[in-house]
Amino acid sequence: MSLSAAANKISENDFQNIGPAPRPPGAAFNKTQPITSYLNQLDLQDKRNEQRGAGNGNRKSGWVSYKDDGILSFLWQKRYMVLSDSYLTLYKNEPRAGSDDAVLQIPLTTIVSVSRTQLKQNCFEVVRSSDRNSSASGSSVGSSGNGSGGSDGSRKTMYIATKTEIDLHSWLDAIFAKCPLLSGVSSPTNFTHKVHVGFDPETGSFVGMPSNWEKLLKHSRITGEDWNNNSAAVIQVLQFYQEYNGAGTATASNNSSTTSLPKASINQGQYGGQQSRQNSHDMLPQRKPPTPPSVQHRPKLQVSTSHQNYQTSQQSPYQSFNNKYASPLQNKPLNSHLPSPPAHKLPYPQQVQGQNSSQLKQHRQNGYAQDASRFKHNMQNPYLTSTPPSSSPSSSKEQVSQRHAPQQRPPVNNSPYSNSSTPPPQRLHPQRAAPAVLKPPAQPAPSTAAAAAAMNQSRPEAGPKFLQPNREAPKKPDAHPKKDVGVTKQRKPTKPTMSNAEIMAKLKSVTFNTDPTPFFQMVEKAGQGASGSVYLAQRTQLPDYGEGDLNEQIGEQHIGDKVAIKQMILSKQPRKELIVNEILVMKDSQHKNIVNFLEAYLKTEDDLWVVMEYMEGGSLTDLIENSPTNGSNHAPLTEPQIAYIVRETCQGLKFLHDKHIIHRDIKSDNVLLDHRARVKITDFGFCAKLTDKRSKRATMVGTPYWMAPEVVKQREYDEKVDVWSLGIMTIEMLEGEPPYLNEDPLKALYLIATNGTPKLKQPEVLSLKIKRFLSVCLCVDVKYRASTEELLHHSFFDMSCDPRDLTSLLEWKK
Ligand SMILES: Nc1ncnc2c1ncn2[C@@H]1O[C@H](COP(=O)(O)OP(=O)(O)OP(=O)(O)O)[C@@H](O)[C@H]1O
Repeated sequence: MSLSAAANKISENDFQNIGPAPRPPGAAFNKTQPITSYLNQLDLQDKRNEQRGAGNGNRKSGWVSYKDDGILSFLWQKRYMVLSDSYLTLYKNEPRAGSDDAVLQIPLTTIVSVSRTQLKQNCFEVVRSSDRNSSASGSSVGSSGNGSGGSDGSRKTMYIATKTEIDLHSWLDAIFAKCPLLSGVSSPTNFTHKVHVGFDPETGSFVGMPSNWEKLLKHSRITGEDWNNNSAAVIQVLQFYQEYNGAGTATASNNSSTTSLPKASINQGQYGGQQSRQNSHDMLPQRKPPTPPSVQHRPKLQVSTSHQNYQTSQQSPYQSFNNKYASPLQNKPLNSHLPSPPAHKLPYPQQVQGQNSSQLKQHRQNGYAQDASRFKHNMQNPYLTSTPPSSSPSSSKEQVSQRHAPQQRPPVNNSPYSNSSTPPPQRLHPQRAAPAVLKPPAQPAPSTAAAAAAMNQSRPEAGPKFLQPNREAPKKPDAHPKKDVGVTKQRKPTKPTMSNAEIMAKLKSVTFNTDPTPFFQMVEKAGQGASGSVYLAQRTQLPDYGEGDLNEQIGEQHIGDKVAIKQMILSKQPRKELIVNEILVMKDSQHKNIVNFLEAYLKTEDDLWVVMEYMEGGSLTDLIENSPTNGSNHAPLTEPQIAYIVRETCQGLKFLHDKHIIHRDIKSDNVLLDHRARVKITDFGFCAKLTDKRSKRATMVGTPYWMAPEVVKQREYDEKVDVWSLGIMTIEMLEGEPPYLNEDPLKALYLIATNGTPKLKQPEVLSLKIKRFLSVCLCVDVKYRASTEELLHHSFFDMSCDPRDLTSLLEWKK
């Protein structure tokens, strides 16, 4: 098959739908108030019913607020409750003659306990036995009664809140009077029952939640305070996190894969010196020992909202682009009193004295204690204000985090980080090497056994499900039928937009159907991705493919050229369409800042080789982690080096954006450098094409730590999500890692959604230019976030160094 057939420009149709857009959360869900406040909006009580007596043989009825403990039942719902002689029934509306919209009907014979609870004001719980063989012939109506409840075993609990205390007593008395399994005398109602809304600070755990969510929350270190601050955001991130990753899939992420080189010959002689590095690459991408944590005082940078940043501006966002962020400093030049750090060594207090690399590694793996309360919203400018941290950690709300306090780290006095003597509990931690990538639900891969056998070589095993940065199929959404409770919008399972056959046909149209083994000599493994391994190879032959585009492409290649070959086993790809995506984008994106696609081969129906230009320098992540200054008190890269790399990346992005393509996974892992420090973007599997008809996207893809808030919040988004990620990548070069990396991905999502612009660790050592630059990249309000076009005019890029000034950073490869 000739490539010529596939040489057409990319059209929208070439982009596979990699998942349905999540429906935006409902209006109630968008509210960022504690769950308790929803109740206050309800008219809880039909006043008329307050007058009715209890246990007098009459029906008692009235409006209440209701919640059961079934899955996804987080919100209180307004219900009309009727207590008759035989049933306690909840209706959506006040029942009228002939109408019956009961949502739950509980035979009184099944009610085993009724007691007051402090779940919320004027609240009581009704526990019923769901054992159909019990004395009662239970009959439930609606979803709440069909087993979705999460109570232990055969018991289900529902919560009822009334508007007034008097009404509460009246209901309790009435129910007690009518339920045969109760004593007929109500329990005392004026005691304190320690049950808390959503989060029990005593046990440190969430209550009343589905256990899988509770587990996720526990691992994520989302705290009760987070919950109280923004319960809606917690539910929101839980919801889509579960949808994309599957609940309860959290596992340690440190698996290695066992990948052997392909059968093609390996020139050990020439490249033997690389063997040890190659071995290290045989693992799933593991990053280096962690950035040494700081235990120094950190200036606290205030988080802002973009609204505040711009509200005084009379100019259009980019008329004022260059001075907008200057104004606060003009009033108060924060850094003017500070000596300018030498450009090549920005001081960063990241070193823990005496911490060796294994400790650091352990530190990375064990994670960090943290206090989510440190992330306080306020209305200061994000990167232009530098407020020294409070030296007193006494206020829990103001307390500086222990993010960089490893469990084994000896206590360091004189530090706001050192006051915790309690080691944080063990939990799952994101690995820098393998940040969780949230990608849309995927079809399960077909059986791989036959294909693997045919390959006659070992292949990377599926990595851990939770944190693998890959295209592995996330777990299917919870099989439980979800109730729409006005909060959660259920995502329908993804329907593949193309059949396997169609995908294969598309793939064949952009690849050669021939065995490329004779054309290349495999040299060494260059890297391991989730979808396959990348090898350094040398061209040994220039095949004659006949007429067509191929000759054009091959014509530019020479025997002896180094190339990168990414090998993928198709049957192991849960999302083959992503690979088609990647090839199509790369083919049509010949640009100096985009990794050049050369050709692709479908060696067998199952074995795909994608040939690209070889980027000797490795990824920007490698560069950061191997920087001589990483782990010291200095930023891994200097500002001029950063300016150069970001400018080059931005050029590549602008090229894509001009074609209305969003990359959607910009991060240091996806920026590669060659031996001359040329900078190129790679990994186009998650690109999306915007069109006139579809100028926005909503599918959540990417890697949590780099995700823009609008993606996390499941709002519609456009190319500017890449600009946000570019800003986060800039922080990686300054601080060694993206914000919240040491947080569980779920918590990171929560923090992105609620904190907005992240804080810098040490803004006072940074130039005004880079802070301005970050401000316009990391602007929560997309309107005011810069486009790539605008960024390219930013004065930050004036300080870009010559690429030769990066060669020292590439030394580690040699
Ligand atoms: N063109 C290239 N030249 C040199 N090394 C490369 C090239 N492409 C990838 N690599 C190396 O291989 C590693 C894996 O690349 P790959 O694109 O497969 O990773 P990934 O994005 O993590 O996975 P995937 O795309 O399969 O989800 C990279 O981190 C990089 O070190």
